[in-house]
Amino acid sequence: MTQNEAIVVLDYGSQYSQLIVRRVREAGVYSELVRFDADESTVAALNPKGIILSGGPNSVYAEGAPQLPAWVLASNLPVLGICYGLQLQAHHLGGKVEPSNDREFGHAVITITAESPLLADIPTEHSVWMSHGDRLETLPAGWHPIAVSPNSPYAAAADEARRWYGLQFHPEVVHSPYGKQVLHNFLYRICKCAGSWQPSHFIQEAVERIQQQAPSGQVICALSGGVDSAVAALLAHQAIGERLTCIFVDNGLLRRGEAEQVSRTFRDHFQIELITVDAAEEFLAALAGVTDPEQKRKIIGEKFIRIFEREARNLDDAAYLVQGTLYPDVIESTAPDRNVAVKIKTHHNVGGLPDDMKLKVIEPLRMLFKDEVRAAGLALGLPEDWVWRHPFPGPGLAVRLLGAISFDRLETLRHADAIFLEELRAAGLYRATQQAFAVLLPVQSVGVMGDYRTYADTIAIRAVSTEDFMTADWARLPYELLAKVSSRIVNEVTGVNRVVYDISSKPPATIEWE
Ligand SMILES: Nc1ncnc2c1ncn2[C@@H]1O[C@H](COP(=O)(O)OP(=O)(O)OP(=O)(O)O)[C@@H](O)[C@H]1O
Ligand SMILES: O=c1[nH]c(=O)c2[nH+]cn([C@@H]3O[C@H](COP(=O)(O)O)[C@@H](O)[C@H]3O)c2[nH]1
Ligand SMILES: NC(=O)CC[C@H](N)C(=O)O
Ligand SMILES: [Mg+2]
Repeated sequence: MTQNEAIVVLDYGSQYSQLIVRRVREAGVYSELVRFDADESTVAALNPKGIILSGGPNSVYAEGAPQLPAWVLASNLPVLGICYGLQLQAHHLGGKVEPSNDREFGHAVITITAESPLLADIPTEHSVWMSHGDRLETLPAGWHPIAVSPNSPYAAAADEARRWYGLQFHPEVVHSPYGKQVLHNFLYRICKCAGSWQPSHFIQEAVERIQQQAPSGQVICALSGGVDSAVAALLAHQAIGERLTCIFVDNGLLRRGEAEQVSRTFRDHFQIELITVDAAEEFLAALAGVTDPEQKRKIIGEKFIRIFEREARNLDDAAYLVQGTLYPDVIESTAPDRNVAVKIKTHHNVGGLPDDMKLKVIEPLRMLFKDEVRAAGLALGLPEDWVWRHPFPGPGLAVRLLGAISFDRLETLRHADAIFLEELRAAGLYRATQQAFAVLLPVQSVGVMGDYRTYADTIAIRAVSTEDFMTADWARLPYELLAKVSSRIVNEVTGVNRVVYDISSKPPATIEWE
C-alpha cells in the first residue's frame, strides 16, 4: 500500500510484533511488519519515516541469531529497538549483551534518569512490562542511559544525535501503561510523522486496486454474514459494480435463523446481486460419521471451494474470488519463526485452499486488523449490528458439536446457542464479550428431572474477552445471567440435562473446541 509515510517494523519473531504495528496505526501512522531480512527496496517503497526493531526469542550473541541488515546500519532514519531490538543495536555498535542472572519477566518499575524526547510527558517512575533473560552490560559509544530498572541498568538508552533509541521493556503491551506515550513520542517527536492514517483512507485505494486486479469479467465474493466478507463485498461493489455477485453458502452448519437473517439483511441494505446456495445436504453427507476435528475442517474447506467453482462456472466463468482475509492471517502464514510453529488447526480459508484451484483470489483487507475493518465498515455504511457481530467460523457448528454430526444434534446445539445469545443480548452484554456460543459435548450424564431419571447431553457455554483472538480470557459473566441461561436450556432444549461454563483461557485452550 503506498502511503505518504509509514513506520516499518522489522520482525524478529516476537509474539508482540503484530501488536507494535497495531499500536502505531492506532496512533495515526500507517505501519507494516516486514521480515527482518527484507531488502532495502521493499522497505523504501513504504516511505518509512522510522524503523522499529521488534523483540524476539533469540539471543543476539548466539550462532545463527538474526542480525541487523547492513542497510539499517547505514540508514539516516530514526530507529527504535524493543528488547531484542535494543540488544541488536548494542551488539552491532560495539556494546555488550550477556545472559543475566537477574532475568525480568512481567511487571517492573523503571526510573527515568535523563531527559529525552522518547520519554517526554511520562512520570519519572512508572511501571512497564519486561520479558527478557539477556541484558546490556555495556552501551555502545555515543549512547547514554535514559531509564533504569532494578535489574536493568539500561532499561532505556539513546544516541540522541543519531536518533537511535532502545527499550528493554515492551511499550506495545497494555501492561506498560505509558507505552502508548513512548510510541507516540517516537512517532511525533522523533520521526516527525504527520499522522494522517485512518482506516477509512484505505477505501479509495482498495477500490482502485480491485479495478486493476479484475479489469474485466465476472467476479464472485464469498459472503458469510460476518463483518470481513461484508466489507470486502462493499469495496468490490464500489470497484466493479454489476460485475460482482455474492455467494452465500448455507452449509447446514449455521446458527438458528442465520441463513434467512443474512440474506434478508443483505437484500435490505445493499444493491448487490446475492446467490444463496443451499448446500446443507451436501455438507452433512460429506461429514457423516466424521469425528476428527481436522478431518471435519478439511472436508468443509474443500467443499466450500468446489461450490464457489461451480457457481463461478454458472456465472459466465467468473475468474475471480473476493475473500475477507485479514492482516493477522497473512502474518501468521508468512513471517519468520512463525511458519515453523506447529499447526494448531486448519482455518478453512487460510492455507486450506486446494492447489488446483483456478479462481484468482482478491483480498482487499489483507493489510487491515479487525478493528480497522470495522471502522471501514462503518465508513462504508454497513449497519452497526453487522459491524459489531461476533466472528463466526466458516466451519460453523461442525467445530462446536463434538463427535459425529447429525441434523438432530445440530438442532439441539442451535436451540441452546440461540437461548444463550438471546439472554446475553437481553442483559446488554453482547458487546462486552467478543465471542460467545454454545458447544454440544459428546458426554451424557445422569440427572433427575420431575422425579424421574435422565441420562442426557451436556451443553458447554463459552464466552471470551479478547483484543485480537490470538489470546483470550473467559468472560466474567454475571452469575444471574449464567443461572438463567442454564435453567432455560435444560427446560427448553429436549435431551439436555446439564450445562457447564467454560472457564479456560487461550492459551492453553483455544476459543473454539475443535
Ligand atoms: N457460509 C459461507 N458462505 C460463503 N462464504 C463463507 C461462508 N463462511 C465463510 N465464508 C468465507 O470465508 C471467509 C472467512 O471467514 P471468517 O469467518 O474468517 O470471516 P467473516 O465471516 O467474513 O468474518 P468474521 O470473522 O467476522 O466471521 C469469509 O470472509 C468468507 O469469504
Ligand atoms: O473463518 C474461520 N475459519 C476457521 O476455520 C476458523 N477456526 C477458528 N476460527 C475463529 O478464529 C478465532 C480463533 O479461534 P481458535 O482460538 O479456536 O483458534 C475465533 O474467532 C474462531 O471462531 C475460524 N474462523
Ligand atoms: N523479548 C525479547 O525480545 C527477548 C530478547 C532475548 N531473547 C532475551 O531473552 O533477552
Ligand atoms: Mg465468519
